[in-house]
Amino acid sequence: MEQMKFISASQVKNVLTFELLIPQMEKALAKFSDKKVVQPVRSVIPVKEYGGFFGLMPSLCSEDNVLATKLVSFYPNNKDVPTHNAVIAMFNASNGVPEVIVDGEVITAMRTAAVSAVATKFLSNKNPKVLALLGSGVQARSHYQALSTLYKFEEIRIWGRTKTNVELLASELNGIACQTAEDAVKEADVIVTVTSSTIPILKKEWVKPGAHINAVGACRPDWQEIDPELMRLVSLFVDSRDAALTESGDVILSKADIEAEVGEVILGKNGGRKTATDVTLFKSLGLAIEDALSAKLVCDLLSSSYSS
Ligand SMILES: NC(=O)C1=CN([C@@H]2O[C@H](COP(=O)(O)OP(=O)(O)OC[C@H]3O[C@@H](n4cnc5c(N)ncnc54)[C@H](O)[C@@H]3O)[C@@H](O)[C@H]2O)C=CC1
Ligand SMILES: O=C(O)C1=NCCCC1
Repeated sequence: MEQMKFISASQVKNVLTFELLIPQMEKALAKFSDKKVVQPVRSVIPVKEYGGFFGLMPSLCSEDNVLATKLVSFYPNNKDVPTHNAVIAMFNASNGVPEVIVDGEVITAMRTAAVSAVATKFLSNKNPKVLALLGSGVQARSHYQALSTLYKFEEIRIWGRTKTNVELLASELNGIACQTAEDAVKEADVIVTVTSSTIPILKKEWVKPGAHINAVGACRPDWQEIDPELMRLVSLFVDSRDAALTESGDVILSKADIEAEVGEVILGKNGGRKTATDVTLFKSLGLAIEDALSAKLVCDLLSSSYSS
């Protein structure tokens, strides 16, 4: 084997933009729902001693000649190192030879937010003005950046568990630090839940008619971020039906009906939002093909920057 190429987090950061990534994630979601992707539901090993999880996320998309797997760890209790760490191993789809390993930390942060931006584009009412972020970590920042690529928000309202983190993020984003989650979401057109909470943090009574919610945390079958009554009220969209019914405590425990995969909306197989007053909710779990196509985009951008 030749010496394996490695693409670092800073190389990813240097070339990847939301302008490029959002359309790529729209394609990834559509290909997934159009059955152009071979991808099992993620395998996850709990690392009980440390409250961590280790996930294996393989995918094949023959029409893009992409064969890859993300290996991701999620240790919500980490303090001095990131809570999510990952690598994406890319193989040559025609002969199975491993070619490159791409750092997955920045890709995980950016592709998750880019996917929520796509869901928001297809499901929210036009011209949302108030954005609420519940959570003040990595995904809160990347979601602000991705959504601000598509929309000019007049107000950013932020709530989180740790007051100092909320205040720091509010000052970075020129947003409003809220004392309660209710305060953050009650006027919001778009709500993003990006916490490591295992119990509901967003209640039905607080959400205004017509709002769109991107529910990004709670990736375990016994974890929830969303009040089950709210889950049953919303028009519910997911990235993958199989994953939602296997991994999402919000979906499984509430027994809420899934309206469609977002990919089906992109493909025109489902009409998405029905009325301006419906509350729509996108339950995101993260798809391996999002990582594979993001890593391919990074490799293509880097090789074109070397050759120019
Ligand atoms: N759907 C997807 O594709 C992905 C989902 N995620 C999930 O998104 C969530 C946020 O991830 P990151 O921002 O990277 O993590 P992070 O560790 O940077 O931030 C986590 C945030 O949750 C808050 N938090 C933790 N426990 C809480 C509790 N009990 N109640 C309220 N807030 C609490 C923390 O204070 C912090 O603001 C996590 O649940 C993570 O697993 C992450 C990557 C991909
Ligand atoms: O898709 C991912 O990557 C993740 N999803 C849920 C939480 C861990 C990382």
